[in-house]
Amino acid sequence: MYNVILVIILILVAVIVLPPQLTFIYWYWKGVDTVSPLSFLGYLAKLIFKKEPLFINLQHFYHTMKKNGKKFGGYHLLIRPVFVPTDLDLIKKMLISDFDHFTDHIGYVNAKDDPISLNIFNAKGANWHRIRSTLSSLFTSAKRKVIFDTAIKCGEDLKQLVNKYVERNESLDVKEVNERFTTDIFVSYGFGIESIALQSGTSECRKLVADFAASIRFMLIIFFPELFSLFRMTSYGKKVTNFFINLVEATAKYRKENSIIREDFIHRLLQNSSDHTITNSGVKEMKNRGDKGFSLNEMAGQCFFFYGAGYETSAATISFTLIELALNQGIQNKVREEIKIILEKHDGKITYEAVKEMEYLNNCLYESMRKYPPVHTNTRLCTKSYNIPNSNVVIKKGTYVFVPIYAIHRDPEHFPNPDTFDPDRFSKGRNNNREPPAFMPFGDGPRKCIGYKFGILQAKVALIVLLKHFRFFPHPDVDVPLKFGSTALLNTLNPLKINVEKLDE
Ligand code: HEM
Repeated sequence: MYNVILVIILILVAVIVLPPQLTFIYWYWKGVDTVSPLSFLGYLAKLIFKKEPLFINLQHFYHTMKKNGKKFGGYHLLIRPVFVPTDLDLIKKMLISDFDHFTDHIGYVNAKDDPISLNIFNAKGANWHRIRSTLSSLFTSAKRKVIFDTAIKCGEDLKQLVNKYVERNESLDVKEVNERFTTDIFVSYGFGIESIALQSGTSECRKLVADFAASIRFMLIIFFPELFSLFRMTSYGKKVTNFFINLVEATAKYRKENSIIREDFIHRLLQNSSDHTITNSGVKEMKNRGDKGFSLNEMAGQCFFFYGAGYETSAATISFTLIELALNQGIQNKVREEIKIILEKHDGKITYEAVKEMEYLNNCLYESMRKYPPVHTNTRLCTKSYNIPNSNVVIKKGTYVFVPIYAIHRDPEHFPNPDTFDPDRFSKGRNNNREPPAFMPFGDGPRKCIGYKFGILQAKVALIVLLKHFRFFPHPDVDVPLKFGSTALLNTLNPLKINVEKLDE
């Protein structure tokens, strides 16, 4: 019996107490400031018992480093050392001018056991470049107009749905409603499928991806990809994998058999696939393009990732903006007034040009992404050893890098009174003074979010439709300030409820 207790104690010591000591020593020898192993243990206790999200701990770490006058620090994830830059010039260098040292995201690729891991986010080096350059044409201004038309159509369904809540005298779960909206847009623009998430509340696509995103698996893949390699696990689960493979296969077959040409996301993939091509008369099989084109698994991987990356981030942005507008009625009135005046100039229609003119709406959206960046932590992998400028520190190839977006966005040095929602921070005169940019909700450099204009566009359409027809009020159940959970994307612990009232037309 005593032996068993002794073994348990030794295992606990090995798992809990030792890792922080090892990373502490690692950073100490490198001459990089870190925090004491005790703080890391304290953090572990908070993570487990108080459920403090990782990005909040990273925020404490960021301020500790800055208080000590450091431009970077050595953080850790259990036994893994993580380099955290805190200085904006250094971050800019790492993401932009010295990008060739940090070309990859942290991510796991296993073509054999995990087909949809072959997606753009996980892709490395030259392979990433091939995928990125093939798919960037999906977001040209001509394509954005198609996305805009789709968003307008879905905006009508969004209005109908919110109307139903008003008629039933029910409060809205804004995140849920907005995720249905962004799902319908992507599924329609991306896959050419009439999605009815807004009308019916169900979408297999959203359910599968949402279940995955909320799972512990999602965090594990990002932070410990080796575990998946070692045990040859499918990071995304069989259901998600099969869903996206079937989606691509069935769409290609249907379009081939019915000579359908529809210039959407799947079209672009098929156009560049290893065994298909598209002519004026439709999709054709083609046997000899070989490795240059996308395989079926790669196409499924892109569908999965683009949908996953786009629907939740954009819905979160719309939702956090609405919550702040509900809490700040003066700002809500001001943005609604702007929408009214500009739409009147455009015959009451929500046109692409009208949306571009709405400066204050833009500022509200930016301020919401500043205060609540949906991607709270950006990651990079050091792909070529890097000598930190003006120092003797060299970070080794293979080191993880975390860019603490949330901490930077809430840093009073860059954004005075950071907890105040103040859209005027982004008004032209004031915004121009901030160099280098501290605002980076979409990351930066060659690997910056490929869909950011799409994300902004759909968020603006949703906000215009909603603010034109409804007024929003805070719901008593919503925590103010908001409380966040330990999820890979910024998410509140409790549902984001909001009260709504219909405006006279
Ligand atoms: C408000 C909405 C959005 C936010 C805040 C957001 C944020 C981000 C961030 C922070 C990154 C990492 C960038 C970096 O590493 O520097 C990223 C990457 C990415 N995002 Fe977005 N995103 C949004 C919307 C979208 C949409 C609508 C799509 C597609 C339809 C999309 C597709 C992607 C893809 C494919 C990547 C990986 C790019 C690569 O590795 O080359 N995102 N996003």
